[in-house]
Amino acid sequence: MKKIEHIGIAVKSLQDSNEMYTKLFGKQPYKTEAVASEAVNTSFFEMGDSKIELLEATKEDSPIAKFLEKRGEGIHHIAYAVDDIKAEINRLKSEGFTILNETPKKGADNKWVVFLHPKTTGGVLIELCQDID
Ligand SMILES: CC[C@H](C(=O)O)C(=O)SCCNC(=O)CCNC(=O)[C@H](O)C(C)(C)COP(=O)(O)OP(=O)(O)OC[C@H]1O[C@@H](n2cnc3c(N)ncnc32)[C@H](O)[C@@H]1OP(=O)(O)O
Ligand SMILES: [Co+2]
Repeated sequence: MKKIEHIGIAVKSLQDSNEMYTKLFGKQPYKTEAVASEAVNTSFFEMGDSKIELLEATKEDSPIAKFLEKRGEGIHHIAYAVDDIKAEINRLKSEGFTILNETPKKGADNKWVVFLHPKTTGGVLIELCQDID
């Protein structure tokens, strides 16, 4: 794992949270993007060589909706950048981690992504991201 690619934060309203984080950071998000497969709308703020990703649910069965219902707004996941996501899947499986989607799926910001079950990572939802060439 090369670096923290982004920190994902679950929010109720992307518009309200974009406004708050724009005040907090003193800059606008560089993009907003819907990811229908995850039933989320996202926005991204650059933070050094990492990013803050805000996530709003677009459906009741979105993972973000379930998280908000259970825990309210807050840090949802940490994403790490990897060079070879398939090699990382195999390595992490051999280390005993549970991969939630063994086939990488298309995430936001032009990435292939996989997630590790928080039960096997000390209670922190982990996402791995590889740039889509
Ligand atoms: C891909 C687009 C974008 C990107 O960056 O490109 C994204 O990041 S999309 C982000 C949203 N998508 C996901 O999170 C996909 C992976 N997540 C899942 O598959 C589920 O949310 C899962 C399996 C983590 C939890 O599923 P669910 O909520 O249905 O089950 P439970 O509520 O029973 O949770 C099981 C267990 O895990 C704990 N939990 C749930 N969410 C989190 C979390 N975000 N961080 C830490 N722990 C979490 C939950 O509390 C349960 O533990 P327990 O001790 O039994 O309470
Ligand atoms: Co993410």
